Amino acid sequence: MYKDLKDKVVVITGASSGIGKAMAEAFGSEQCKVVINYNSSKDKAEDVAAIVKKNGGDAITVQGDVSVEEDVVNIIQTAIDNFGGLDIMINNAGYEKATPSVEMSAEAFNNVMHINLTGAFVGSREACKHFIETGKQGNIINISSVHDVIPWPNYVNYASSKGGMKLMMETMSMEFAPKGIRINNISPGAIVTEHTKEKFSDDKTREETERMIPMGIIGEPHQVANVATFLASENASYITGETIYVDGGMTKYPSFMGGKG
Ligand SMILES: NC(=O)C1=CN([C@@H]2O[C@H](COP(=O)(O)OP(=O)(O)OC[C@H]3O[C@@H](n4cnc5c(N)ncnc54)[C@H](O)[C@@H]3O)[C@@H](O)[C@H]2O)C=CC1
Ligand SMILES: CC(=O)C(C)=O
Repeated sequence: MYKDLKDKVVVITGASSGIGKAMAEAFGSEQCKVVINYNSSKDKAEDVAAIVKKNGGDAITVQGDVSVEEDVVNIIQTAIDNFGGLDIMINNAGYEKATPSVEMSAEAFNNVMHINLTGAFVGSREACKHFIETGKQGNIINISSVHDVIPWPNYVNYASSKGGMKLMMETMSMEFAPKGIRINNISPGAIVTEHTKEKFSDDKTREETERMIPMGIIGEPHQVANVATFLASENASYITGETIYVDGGMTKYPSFMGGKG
C-alpha cells in the first residue's frame, strides 16, 4: 500500500471494464475516492463501485462519452462536487476496430481520434486547470498502448491516436512540470480483458501473440493497475513525461530473440 494515496480523489474514464476496472479496484484498495466513468454500462460501473467500497475506498459512477467535450468537463466536475476536488486523473477510455486504411472513412478515423486522443486531452486539460486553481500537485496518467511506437496495419486510427497521446503527454508534462504536476503514460502490450478474452481463447491467435512477447505470456489487467498506483504515489514523485511499457518486452524487437539478423 502507498500511504500517501489514502483519501485521494481519482477519476478513471472507461472504468466499467478491463484495465479501467482493475485500476478502480486497485485505487479502492489504497482507500481512494474513485469516480468511475462509463459510457453505456451503468450496471457494470455500479458493480465496480461496490468492489471499490468493499476494498476500503469510496466510489461514485458517472455517465459520459469522452469524445464529447462537455461530458469530460462534467466527469471532473462530478469529482469536485461529490469528493471536494481531484488529485489523480486517469484517461483510460479507448476504442479500436480493425479496418483496412483504404476502407476507413474520415468519420471512422476521427471517431477513434476523438475517443482516444481528444478525450484524453480534454481530461488532461481540465485536470490541469483544477490543479492550478487549487495549487495542487496532482497527477495525470494516460493509458496508451505499445502501438504508440509499434505501427499496426488495419488500425491506422488507433495507432495514430496512441502515437499522438505520446507527444501530447510529453508536451503537457513539460508545460506543467514547473507547477509540480506530473503527467505520464502507461503503454500496455497484450492484456487479457473481457474485451480480448475471446480473441486470446483461440489457440492460434494466442500462440502467435505469445511469440511477439519475449516473456511469452499475455498480461493481466492488475499488472497495469499496479503501475498506475505506483505512478500516482509519492514513490514516483520524480517521474514525469515518461511512458512505462507494461508489455512483457513486446516493444523490444522480439523477432531478434534468436540472436540473428
Ligand atoms: N487490452 C489490451 O490488450 C490493451 C488495452 N490498451 C488500452 O487500455 C485501455 C482500456 O482498454 P481495455 O480495458 O483493454 O478494454 P475495454 O474495452 O474493457 O475498456 C475500454 C473502456 O473504454 C470505454 N469507452 C469506450 N469508448 C468510450 C467513450 N466514448 N466514452 C467513455 N468510455 C468509453 C468502454 O466502455 C470500456 O469500458 C484503452 O485505452 C486501450 O486502448 C492498450 C494496449 C493493450
Ligand atoms: C489494443 C492494443 O493496443 C493491443 C496491443 O492489443
